[in-house]
Amino acid sequence: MRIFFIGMPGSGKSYWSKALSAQLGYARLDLDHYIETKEGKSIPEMFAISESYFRNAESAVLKSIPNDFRENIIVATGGGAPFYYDNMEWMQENGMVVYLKASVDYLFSRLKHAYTERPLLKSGTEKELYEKTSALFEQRKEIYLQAPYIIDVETATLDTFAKTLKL
Ligand SMILES: Nc1ncnc2c1ncn2[C@@H]1O[C@H](COP(=O)(O)OP(=O)(O)O)[C@@H](O)[C@H]1O
Ligand SMILES: O=C(O)C1=C[C@@H](OP(=O)(O)O)[C@@H](O)[C@H](O)C1
Ligand SMILES: [Mg+2]
Repeated sequence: MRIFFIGMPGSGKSYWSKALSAQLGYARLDLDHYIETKEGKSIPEMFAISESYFRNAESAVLKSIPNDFRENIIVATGGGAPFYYDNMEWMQENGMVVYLKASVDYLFSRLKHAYTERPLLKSGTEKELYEKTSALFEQRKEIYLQAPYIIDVETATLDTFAKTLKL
C-alpha cells in the first residue's frame, strides 16, 4: 500500500504522515526532505537556482519511490507536487491520493510560525503571508479536489484517517 498526502502548505501533510505511519506501522517519507537528501541542497537553495530546477527534481524523486521503498508507505508530498508534469496522474496510478483539506484561515494559523523555509510564501508581514496563502489556495483548490479521498484536517483525528481510507 502506498499513500500520497497532497494539499496546501500548512495543511499538515508532514504532521499527519508522521502520526498515521506510526499508528499503522507503515514507513513514512517526507518528499521535500528526500529531494533535499538526493540533491544535496535545501529547498530554498533549489528555488534560488530556479523553480523549474526544484519541480524537475521533485517529479524525478517522486517517481523513484516505488523503486526505493518496497514497504507500505505514507508519502507527504510538497504542496505544489500535483501541478507539475504528470505527477497527479502518476500518483493516482501508483497509490491512494488523499487531499488534506483546510480553510485559508487554518492554513495561515499553521504557517505563521513556519513559513520562512517555504520560498513561495516568503513574506515580510503576516498580512502578506495571508494574501499569498489565499491566492495560492484559489489557484490550486480545484485540482486538489480531484483526489479520490478528501479529509478535512480541521476536525480530523487519526480515526478519521483510518475510517476514510479503510485501513
Ligand atoms: N493537527 C495538527 N496539530 C498540531 N500541529 C500541527 C497539526 N497539523 C500541522 N501542525 C503543525 O503546523 C505546521 C505545518 O504543518 P506541516 O505538517 O509542516 O504542513 P505541510 O507539510 O502540509 O506543509 C507544523 O509546525 C506542524 O507541526
Ligand atoms: O506549495 C508548494 O509549491 C511548495 C510546498 C512545500 O512543501 P509543503 O507543502 O510541505 O510546505 C515545498 O515543496 C516547496 O516549498 C514548494
Ligand atoms: Mg511538508
